[in-house]
Amino acid sequence: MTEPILYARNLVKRYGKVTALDHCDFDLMPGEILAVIGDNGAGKSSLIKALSGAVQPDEGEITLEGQKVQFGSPIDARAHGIECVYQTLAMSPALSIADNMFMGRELRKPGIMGQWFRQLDRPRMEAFARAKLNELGLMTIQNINQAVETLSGGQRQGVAVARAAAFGSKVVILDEPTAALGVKESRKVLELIRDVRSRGIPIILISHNMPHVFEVADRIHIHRLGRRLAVIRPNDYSMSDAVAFMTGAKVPEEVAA
Ligand SMILES: Nc1ncnc2c1ncn2[C@@H]1O[C@H](COP(=O)(O)OP(=O)(O)OP(=O)(O)O)[C@@H](O)[C@H]1O
Repeated sequence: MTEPILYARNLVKRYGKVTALDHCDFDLMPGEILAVIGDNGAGKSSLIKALSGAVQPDEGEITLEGQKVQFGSPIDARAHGIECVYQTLAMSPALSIADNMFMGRELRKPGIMGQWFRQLDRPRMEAFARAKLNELGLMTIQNINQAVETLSGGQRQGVAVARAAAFGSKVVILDEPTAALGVKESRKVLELIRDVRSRGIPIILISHNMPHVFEVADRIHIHRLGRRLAVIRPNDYSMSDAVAFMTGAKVPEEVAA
């Protein structure tokens, strides 16, 4: 049996009297696109934050590739290979694509200029950024020195995903990547998601967009009232079934049994 790459059991997160995660389980298998769906306030963000180090759960355990982990911060989770691309992208609009790709991990010039004078190795950063965007078929972006604010929404999302895929990530988490995008741009981002999977990197996709979820997900984690209700395969159920499960109007057979 294949082991999950990212695994959590019994996660609990309380905010005062609100229990955002109520003994929640989670499994991400190698190389899969796992969608996470759930009603507003179901606790999806809390789950993703716990898995990516943005909040520390009060109870429960998380393992990455079979090793128990406790992330103190998103930087810590990132150092372990978990990259999270948030809906509100953590990008600096005025900086170039290359600068944005390297934010926080800039390459310095070799020797004394880099080590002591902190000078950036721009040619190396630009070549790397170009190569990564190229790999992901994002070379409609002409100029790597273009400011991110001049890119379209889809292109920005592309840069963020390329950044996540470029740094040896083990897991990429995408929070509502198509929410702010038009039809054409969403299409590109969905292609990109498949592309990242084809590189063997598993993806967690949080989305309210059922057609997008059903189009790309291998499995769908349905989150309800702070915990995992069920995991379904898109071929086994319709979109309206999924929505009914999410809202509690219906119960999946495997849960009812
Ligand atoms: N920082 C916080 N302080 C207090 N309560 C919080 C905090 N973060 C989340 N909650 C509460 O925890 C519950 C779960 O919220 P969460 O954001 O995880 O849900 P969600 O499924 O992501 O919702 P949405 O789809 O609306 O973004 C909600 O009742 C929310 O009000």
